[in-house]
Amino acid sequence: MANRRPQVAPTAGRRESIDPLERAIRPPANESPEERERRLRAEEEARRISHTIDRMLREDDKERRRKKVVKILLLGQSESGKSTTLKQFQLLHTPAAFHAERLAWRFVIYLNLVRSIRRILEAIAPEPDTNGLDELDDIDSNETATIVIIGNGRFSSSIPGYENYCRRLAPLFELEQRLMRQLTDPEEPDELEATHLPSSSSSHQHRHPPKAEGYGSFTPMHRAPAVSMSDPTRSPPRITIPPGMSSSPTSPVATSPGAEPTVSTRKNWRKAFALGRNQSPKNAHSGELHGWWEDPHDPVHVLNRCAPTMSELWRDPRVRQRLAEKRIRLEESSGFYLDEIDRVTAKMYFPKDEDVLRARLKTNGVIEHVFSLPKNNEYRGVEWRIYDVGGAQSQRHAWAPYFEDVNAIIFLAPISAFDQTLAEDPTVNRLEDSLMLWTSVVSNKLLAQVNIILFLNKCDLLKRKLESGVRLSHHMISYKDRPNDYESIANYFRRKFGWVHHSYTPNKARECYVHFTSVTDTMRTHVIITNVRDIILTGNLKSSSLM
Ligand SMILES: Nc1nc2c(ncn2[C@@H]2O[C@H](COP(=O)(O)OP(=O)(O)OP(=O)(O)O)[C@@H](O)[C@H]2O)c(=O)[nH]1
Ligand SMILES: [Mg+2]
Repeated sequence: MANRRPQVAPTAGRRESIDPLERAIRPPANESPEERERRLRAEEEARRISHTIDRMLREDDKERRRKKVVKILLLGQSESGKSTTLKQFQLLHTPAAFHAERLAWRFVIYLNLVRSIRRILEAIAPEPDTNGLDELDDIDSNETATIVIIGNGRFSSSIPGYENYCRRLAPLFELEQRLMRQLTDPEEPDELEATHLPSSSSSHQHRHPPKAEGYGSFTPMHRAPAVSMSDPTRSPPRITIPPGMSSSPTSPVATSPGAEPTVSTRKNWRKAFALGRNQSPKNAHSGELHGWWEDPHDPVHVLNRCAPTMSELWRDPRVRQRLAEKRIRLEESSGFYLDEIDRVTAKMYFPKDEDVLRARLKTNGVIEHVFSLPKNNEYRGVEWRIYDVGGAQSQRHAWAPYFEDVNAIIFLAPISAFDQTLAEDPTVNRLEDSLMLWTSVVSNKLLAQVNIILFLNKCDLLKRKLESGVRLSHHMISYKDRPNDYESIANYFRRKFGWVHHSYTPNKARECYVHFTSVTDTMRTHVIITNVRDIILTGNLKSSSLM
């Protein structure tokens, strides 16, 4: 075999015994005392810097090894407040990213407002004369944005000026179609796309759930064990389902098939809205875009022109009366902006944090949000992954794969919804559905070691609903003649959900942490989130030696 070692050329004369580097850094032979002192000082400084770098590298290495992941899953029915809770996590931990997205939410807010106007027009539409029903079969109920005026006196109890309102507000529904088209990616299957603002670099979306061998599909909620307050063997409490509030099939404003528009978004839906297409200059101080109001195609112009009619409609006492008669409470859905029409439709409208928290965009699929705590926090080094799932019935099959390795579940139950039905199934009472879901989650053996935190949510709406005279016992017979005040009812729900956990949990040692929440309330929710974070870290993580 050939010898591959490099051949060293023999040096002429004396053999060099010092290696070249040593020779290069050797002090000069004729060094003066001052030069020597300078050199020694420089060497000392170099040594100090080298030690500092070594120490930093060692700490960095330790930090990387210490880095652990905490996974939190947000569960609950559709509109329970999961995405709003996720927004609060973002606002608390990555406020810069949250603020950077505010402008894109403007379009969702516009859609929400237009949707509320549509619901009002549906509600005040003349009721059909049953004799004319046959002729109405021609109306395409899938048409989402066309206003179909059907006159000829076939309707009764019309609100005066109804047709006039429809005509003046018609541009809004063209705008609605346009915004929906921009939000929807025609190449993406609707069910797989998350209808949520894609977040900053710290977050990303999962189109496909992670594989979780052996998990199978999540227990169908309606086959959950029976629920009862006092006796586990008894059947679930009877909850009367109020008549559906869906609009009349003969409504002059033709509606989409669902109770709310299902809007799918592109991966980067800010791009879909082409912010900056109009070459809007950036603000020199904040770096934020401004000047969109100078773009004649910006949706704000249509809204701005329709604003006086929208306000007139919303303030019309006959309209309010009709909404009350039909038990339509727009504040429970996207009605929040109706009280703020002038502000929201102003040409230079810039959404506030609160506006973004109120913006409703249904989640399809699962959203993952990742963040770390700041360096000065005692729990730094832990990476947090929060998963926000779609809560509609058709979305729940996607939950189970995320049960693997989850450290905590935050379950949201909107307790104000005791008199409402599911948008996707008007035969199912929302509270009953929440209880069924809760039972399925707490009884799940795969989740036996997982921390469970219950948010009894929408307490602000519950208070308002009770103050307006709605009685729980009319919708939940088991409540009987107990007091109808907020304290009594909130505590009743706490006991009920608590009892379900106590009765069905496979892990009797597990504590269930319950919070009364209104997750649109930033200050209170941030206190609760911090508290939840500590519970997860001190309880769960200690036991799994993550700390
Ligand atoms: N007033 C009030 N509104 C709330 C509260 N929690 C959520 N909302 C509003 O209810 C609507 C629905 O909330 P989301 O967070 O989108 O509901 P979700 O659970 O993510 O629903 P899906 O994505 O369909 O599963 C939004 O407009 C929220 O602003 C609350 O505590 N009080
Ligand atoms: Mg959501």
